[in-house]
Amino acid sequence: MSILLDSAAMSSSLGLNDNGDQSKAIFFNPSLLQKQTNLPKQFIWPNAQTSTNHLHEELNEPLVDLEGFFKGDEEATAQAVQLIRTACSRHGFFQVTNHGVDGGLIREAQDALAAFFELPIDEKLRVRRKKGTELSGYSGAHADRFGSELPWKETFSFGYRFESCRNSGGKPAVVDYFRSVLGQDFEHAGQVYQKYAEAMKELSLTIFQLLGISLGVGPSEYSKFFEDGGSLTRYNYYPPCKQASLTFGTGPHSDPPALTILHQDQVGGLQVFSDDKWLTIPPRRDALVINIGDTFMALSNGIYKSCIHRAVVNEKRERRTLAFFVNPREDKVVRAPEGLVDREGGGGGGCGGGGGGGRKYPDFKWFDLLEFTQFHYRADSATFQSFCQWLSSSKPTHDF
Ligand SMILES: C=C1C[C@]23C[C@H]1CC[C@H]2[C@]1(C)CCC[C@@](C)(C(=O)O)[C@H]1[C@@H]3C(=O)O
Ligand SMILES: O=C(O)CCC(=O)C(=O)O
Ligand SMILES: [Fe+2]
Repeated sequence: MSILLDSAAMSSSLGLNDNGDQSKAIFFNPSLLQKQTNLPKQFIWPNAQTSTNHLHEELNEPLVDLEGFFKGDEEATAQAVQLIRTACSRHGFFQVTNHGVDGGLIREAQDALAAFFELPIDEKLRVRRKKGTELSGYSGAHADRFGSELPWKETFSFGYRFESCRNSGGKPAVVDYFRSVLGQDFEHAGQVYQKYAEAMKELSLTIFQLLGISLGVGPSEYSKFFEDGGSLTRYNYYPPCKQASLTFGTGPHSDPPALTILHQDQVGGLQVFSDDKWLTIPPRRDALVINIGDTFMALSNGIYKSCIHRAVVNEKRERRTLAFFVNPREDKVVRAPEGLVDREGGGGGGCGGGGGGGRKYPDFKWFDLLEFTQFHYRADSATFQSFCQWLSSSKPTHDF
């Protein structure tokens, strides 16, 4: 148990109070554990081994080419809209090409934080995220938050507001965050992620226009709603794992925000649960993966699905993904447009939503859903239905 002793010593050397959380953050660190043959039981997910982790059936959806939309080509736009409508009615996932985000910037964004995850654990823990609704910073397997079913990943996250993308001093907020939190060595990374977040914001507003057209409520219904929204960029680093089939990089869940734009490297591992089976989302070099989150499922009155998905890990290869999560301004009321209230929802696909007429969900604010996932409920496959019950009972479902 030398690691435990080291971790206690490490905790005190870090000036961390040596409560269990901090020692766990060191002990249950995937980078440090990746050479171990036996996975600590905290990383074992009961239903992982029974799942068809290594299936190779792919989600067979055509790519959505955005070039025609950007050029104002009506026929190409109608084609893209139809593909989006079909995908979002079924499982909420589609891949976009000719999305307007520079390929070189994406490559830089994939590489710029790689060096961070190779830092010694004590340096990574100096920028660890704190419990609460501020999700920025480093996390190792969420070992300070959860006691079991730990995800085999390390993450680094930062926020970016769509309107005031400069901090109070007028500096670009992401550049300032990286400089102040990670220091001079990551100054360039801050500039890369500032540009990346700005490009992701523009793409997300384009996607909201297409979603509005596809639902028949018009291009600006959602894009205007999110103009003053916010986002969380999360870099997921999944080290190789000797017992990959016993754990998950990210366990089964739906995303609580409205929209996720994910870039994945060529290793593969993202799977979506659709029509009662797990299907792999194939990595495509020039594409970005888009998925609907719980908040947009509510804004579509359940016509579109926020689907359960997960990330499996690899015995031999590390995997890296960059997720951009979009949320409305924290205090805005999330409520589907009137025109969708008496529309028949699709139903099926195991992703919630669907059913007959009327409003399917209570009004809520993003801050409430975020608070729910950070203080009362670990986001999983049933987050949103639990949240709706919690809202009506206005007490936590369970703490973790
Ligand atoms: C609102 C959020 C909570 C999570 C980060 C954002 C959007 C995705 C959520 C998450 C990734 C879903 C899977 C479980 C989770 C705990 C994780 O693995 O990180 C979730 C995030 C979180 O609670 O930090
Ligand atoms: O890394 C992946 O492939 C998916 C991660 C994910 O679903 C998430 O972070 O919400
Ligand atoms: Fe997700």
